[in-house]
Amino acid sequence: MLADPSQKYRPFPPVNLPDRQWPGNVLNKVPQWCSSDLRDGNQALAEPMDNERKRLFFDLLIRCGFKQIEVAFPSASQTDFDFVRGLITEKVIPDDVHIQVLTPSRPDLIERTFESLKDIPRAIVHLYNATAPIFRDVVFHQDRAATRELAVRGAKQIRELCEQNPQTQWTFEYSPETFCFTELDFALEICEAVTEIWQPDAQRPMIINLPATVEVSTPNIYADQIEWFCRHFSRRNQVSISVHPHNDRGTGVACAELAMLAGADRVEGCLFGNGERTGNVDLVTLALNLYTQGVAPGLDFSNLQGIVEVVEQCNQLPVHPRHPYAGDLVFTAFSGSHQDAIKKGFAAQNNRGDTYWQVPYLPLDPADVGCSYEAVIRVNSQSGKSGAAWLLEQNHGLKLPRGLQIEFSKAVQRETDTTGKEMSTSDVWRLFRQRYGLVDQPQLKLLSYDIRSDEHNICHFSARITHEGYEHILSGTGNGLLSGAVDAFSRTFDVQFEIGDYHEHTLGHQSHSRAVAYVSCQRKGEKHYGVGIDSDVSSASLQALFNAAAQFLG
Ligand SMILES: CC(=O)SCCNC(=O)CCNC(=O)[C@H](O)C(C)(C)COP(=O)(O)OP(=O)(O)OC[C@H]1O[C@@H](n2cnc3c(N)ncnc32)[C@H](O)[C@@H]1OP(=O)(O)O
Ligand SMILES: CC(C)C(=O)C(=O)O
Repeated sequence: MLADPSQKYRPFPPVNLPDRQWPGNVLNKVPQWCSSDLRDGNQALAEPMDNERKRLFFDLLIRCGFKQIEVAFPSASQTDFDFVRGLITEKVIPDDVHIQVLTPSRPDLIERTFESLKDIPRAIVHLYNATAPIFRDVVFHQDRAATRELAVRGAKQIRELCEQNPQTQWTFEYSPETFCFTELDFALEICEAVTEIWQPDAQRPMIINLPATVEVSTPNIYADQIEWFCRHFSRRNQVSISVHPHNDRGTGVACAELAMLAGADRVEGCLFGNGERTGNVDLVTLALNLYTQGVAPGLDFSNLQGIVEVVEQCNQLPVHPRHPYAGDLVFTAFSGSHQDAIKKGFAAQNNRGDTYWQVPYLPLDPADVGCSYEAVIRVNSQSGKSGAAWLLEQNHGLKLPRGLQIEFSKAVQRETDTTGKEMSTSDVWRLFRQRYGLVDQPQLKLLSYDIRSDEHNICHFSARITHEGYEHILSGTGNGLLSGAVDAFSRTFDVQFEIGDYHEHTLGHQSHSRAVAYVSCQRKGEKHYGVGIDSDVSSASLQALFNAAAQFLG
């Protein structure tokens, strides 16, 4: 890299719009969405989609609720041409859906485009030509007048062809390609000239699409350009203003959002941001960003993982694990303090009793896009006490007391530090069962017990247990079940200890469900936990006690 890049790269000049309005506006309106997956997305693929993949994608877009779909550049290839023909002849375009096709301003290519659209009930014909100085100079060798003339010629030809096919309800779209680095006055001039040809009204809808063909400035400048254009365009109320951001600076979504604030009515983009170079603006992110502000986006992403699978299959490109909303890892916390906040957040959410979603670190309820809560927390060496506790609660219904959470997290930490790997839910469950005695043959297994009170209210406890393969009868006294059991254990094994914590709860809501008990035992600075699960809460408590106390026996 250069020590002084200013000798090679120039900053983009700001727009002179001191009374700009967009910063004070609020995003509360849904734009018209147009998917360009089958055109701009498709032209960016190493292997463009064949008819079958295109149809799969088209059906997906319909299911998601898109009403405008740019399906092809019909004059580019036989595949694209045939795809459009297939949609029309097989009558698979729903009545409320407009398909859109792109054409350059070349007479032969416009002719071919119209051939592809024969007999279609309604369609958007999208004409483009690049307008920026570098394109005029280097690519087209044209001055402003010739560039305008190229657009006007194309618009005239399209108007004539539309008039020759009055059975179709036509919408005309014009894009001054490279708008974002075209002089604003020239972009305005060329759009006015093209609009003059088309003469839009309610019966002859028109879209002016102002693309950020290559993203070259900060999103506020794009917003200024859009607001400037909307304020200066003479027929603002007769056209839809559309934006088509790319993502070269990584701010395609921000560009689209600020452009909507600045007056755009419509957005063209692709699912998960596929498209030329760094991609087109991601329509899924845009729609779900609106959704998380309480605005129904008019697109249905309830089964987002299913959508990802189809898009990956069609594009033959992966969706990144950290892709907003859709990536495999975007609802997952590995780190301890995040897990702690999320676990507390879910508990508070369940108790709050209102409908509003407020869970730390999760801007969207994963369930709204069809994801389970399973992956919300995953455990590795960066995790804290809440991580493993969450997994045990979610998967096994255990609500560990705080002391046990802390104790168990140290065991988890030792294991993850040793392996350097993530612990799966089943790894965590295995470690927990081994450590706290939830195994078929714990060191000390309760077989049966008996408890009676005498006339002095003293409890006489006895139990049959196995220890190291031998059966023993334990007996002792106390003022309750557990103190009797502690006494019996101490007499049999000659170990003195006290009970620290005791907690129990049922596992599940039905009366026949099992109970879980958590007991800690301590002596001389040594403390151990045991856990017991049984349909009888007293048996669960006794087994938990024996599982804890057995650890004093080594
Ligand atoms: C930003 C965008 O996404 S724009 C859409 C881009 N998409 C595509 O290009 C995909 C489909 N394109 C194609 O298959 C081919 O480019 C075709 C079939 C359209 C044309 O192919 P070719 O005839 O071989 O032309 P080629 O693409 O090499 O060159 C473009 C020519 O058209 C001219 N041209 C480029 N854009 C336009 C336009 N919008 N209107 C009129 N002419 C144009 C160029 O100046 C160049 O002219 P020149 O050969 O006289 O210098
Ligand atoms: C044709 C236009 C809209 C385009 O794809 C772009 O500018 O990126």
